[in-house]
Amino acid sequence: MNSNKKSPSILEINGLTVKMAGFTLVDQVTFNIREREKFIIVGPNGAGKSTIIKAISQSIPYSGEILYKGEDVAKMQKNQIARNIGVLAQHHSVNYSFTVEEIVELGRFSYRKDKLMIKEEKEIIQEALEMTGMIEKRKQSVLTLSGGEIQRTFLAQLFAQNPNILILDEPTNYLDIQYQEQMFRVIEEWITSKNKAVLAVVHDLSLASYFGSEFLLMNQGKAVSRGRKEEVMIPEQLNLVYEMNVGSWLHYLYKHWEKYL
Ligand SMILES: Nc1ncnc2c1ncn2[C@@H]1O[C@H](COP(=O)(O)OP(=O)(O)OP(=O)(O)O)[C@@H](O)[C@H]1O
Repeated sequence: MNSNKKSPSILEINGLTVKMAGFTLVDQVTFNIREREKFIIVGPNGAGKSTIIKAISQSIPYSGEILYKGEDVAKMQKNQIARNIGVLAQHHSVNYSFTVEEIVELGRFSYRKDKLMIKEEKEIIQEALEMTGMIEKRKQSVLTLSGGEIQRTFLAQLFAQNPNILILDEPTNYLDIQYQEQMFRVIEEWITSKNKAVLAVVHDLSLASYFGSEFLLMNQGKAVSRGRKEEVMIPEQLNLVYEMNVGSWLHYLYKHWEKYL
């Protein structure tokens, strides 16, 4: 099912199940993400997408296996997890008057005892701020940022953290169209140049199919289909899950632009 069978596996999820308050939020979900893959999870509200991310980041109890390069994530040290798996949450709590730069510096926390890394610290933070277009706002308090700027600040923190797999829950939340395009381009360059991978939950089906290399379609806690664009991002699969004619709605939305292309 994976395009790149020779690439080593980065993240392997086997039979992931999450139960809470008597409900099964995620039911026996299995998938595998390899180096350089852009693995996208799509599905309607409440399908269990964010719950999968919460389980990967070890913030909720689960059963089944989550393996990072063959190692059980549940048994890894927090520092080790932070250096390898970086998570961009759907919402960010910004209650303290940190500057943008200070928030980005927190991404380096797991490297604080590593002298070699400390030497390069400033360059890494500078690069992360540049990649996300936040360099000019580096001294500004996060309490004064717009929604999109907050999103870009936390994305910069993730780049500074430099994990091997980026886990992004709705990364284009709050981003204007220019930054949506730029963000996917930056992530694409970053994963291909460094043999990394990304797992992203994306609601916009056009953005998802443009960006993704592998897909997982979720509904009511279950994996409905998994595979390449031609297998998952097709009307036969999507219409059933979203209970509407997805293709004709998207075509209707974009029709306005046809005359300008
Ligand atoms: N602690 C809980 N107790 C009971 N139900 C919960 C709990 N936490 C989450 N849920 C339910 O689990 C389901 C899956 O939630 P989840 O946030 O994973 O959905 P999602 O696919 O990310 O949705 P969205 O697209 O709206 O972000 C939802 O119906 C939610 O109401």
